[in-house]
Amino acid sequence: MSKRIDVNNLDIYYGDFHAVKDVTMTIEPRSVTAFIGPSGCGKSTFLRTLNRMHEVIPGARVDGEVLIDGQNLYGKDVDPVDVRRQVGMVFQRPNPFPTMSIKENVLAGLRLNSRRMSGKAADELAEQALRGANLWNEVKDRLDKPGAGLSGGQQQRLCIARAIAIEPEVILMDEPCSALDPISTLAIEDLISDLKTDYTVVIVTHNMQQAARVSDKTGFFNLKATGQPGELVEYDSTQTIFNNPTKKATEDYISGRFG
Ligand SMILES: Nc1ncnc2c1ncn2[C@@H]1O[C@H](COP(=O)(O)OP(=O)(O)OP(=O)(O)O)[C@@H](O)[C@H]1O
Repeated sequence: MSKRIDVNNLDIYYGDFHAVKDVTMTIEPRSVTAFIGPSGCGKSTFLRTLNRMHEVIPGARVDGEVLIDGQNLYGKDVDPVDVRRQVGMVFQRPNPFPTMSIKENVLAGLRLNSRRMSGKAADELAEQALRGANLWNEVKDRLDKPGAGLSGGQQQRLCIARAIAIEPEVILMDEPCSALDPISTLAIEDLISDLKTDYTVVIVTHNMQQAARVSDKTGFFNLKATGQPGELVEYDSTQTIFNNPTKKATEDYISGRFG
C-alpha cells in the first residue's frame, strides 16, 4: 500500500507565473518526508502537484514528471480522479462534511468513488479507518452523530480516517496541525509516525520542531527573491538537514536567521 515517488525536473506555473523551478527528488515508501521553507516558496504548490490538485486552478500547469512506482501521474491516459484516489490529501483546516455523521464522513470518499458495499462491510471499513486514525475509542459510541460535533483535533483525525478509508498509496498533508492546540498536535504527530508503516507520507509544515520530530527526510525550499520561483535547495535525511546541512541557506533557515 505504499509507493515510491520520483519527481523529475518539475516546473510549476500559475499562468505566466513560474512558482516552482526544476524540482528533482525521490520520496521513499514507508517513510515521512517533510517540506519546510519560508512563506511563499512553493511548498504547498509543490505538494498539490503530487496528486494533480494543482491543475484544478485555472491556468495552472506543470512541466516535467511525477512517477509513482514508475508510472507518470501526468501521462496522457491517466485520469486525475484515479490519481487522487491513490494519493490522498489532508488539509490545513479540518474539513469534515458538516451535515454528515462521523461514519458517513469516513465513508464519503468511497461513496464518491461509487464503491458499493454491504452495511456490514461499510461498518467494518469505518471501524478500520477510525482505528487507523487513532480515533475509534473516542467515537465508537457516537458514530451516527455529526462529524462537526468533534473537537478540532478529532475532526482532523476524522479527515485522516476519511483519507485512509479509500486505501491510498500516499497521504499528503498540508500543515495538518496549524489549526490545532498542542495536545491535538501531538496526537496527529503520533499518528503520522504510525501511518508510515503502511503509507508514503508527505507533509508540509511551518513548524521545524515538528519536521524534526516526525520526518525521516526533509526538503528545504527557498526563493532567491520575491517574484522568483521557489527551488528545492537541499533534500536529505532529517538528521542531516537539522544537524549538518550542506547549504548555508538551509543552516540560516533552520537556525532562525531568516524566514
Ligand atoms: N492560486 C494561485 N494563483 C496564483 N498564484 C498562486 C496561487 N497559489 C499560490 N500562488 C503563488 O505561488 C507561490 C507559492 O505559494 P505556496 O502557497 O505554494 O507557498 P508556500 O511555501 O506553501 O507558502 P506558505 O508557507 O505561506 O503556505 C506564491 O508566490 C503564491 O503567491
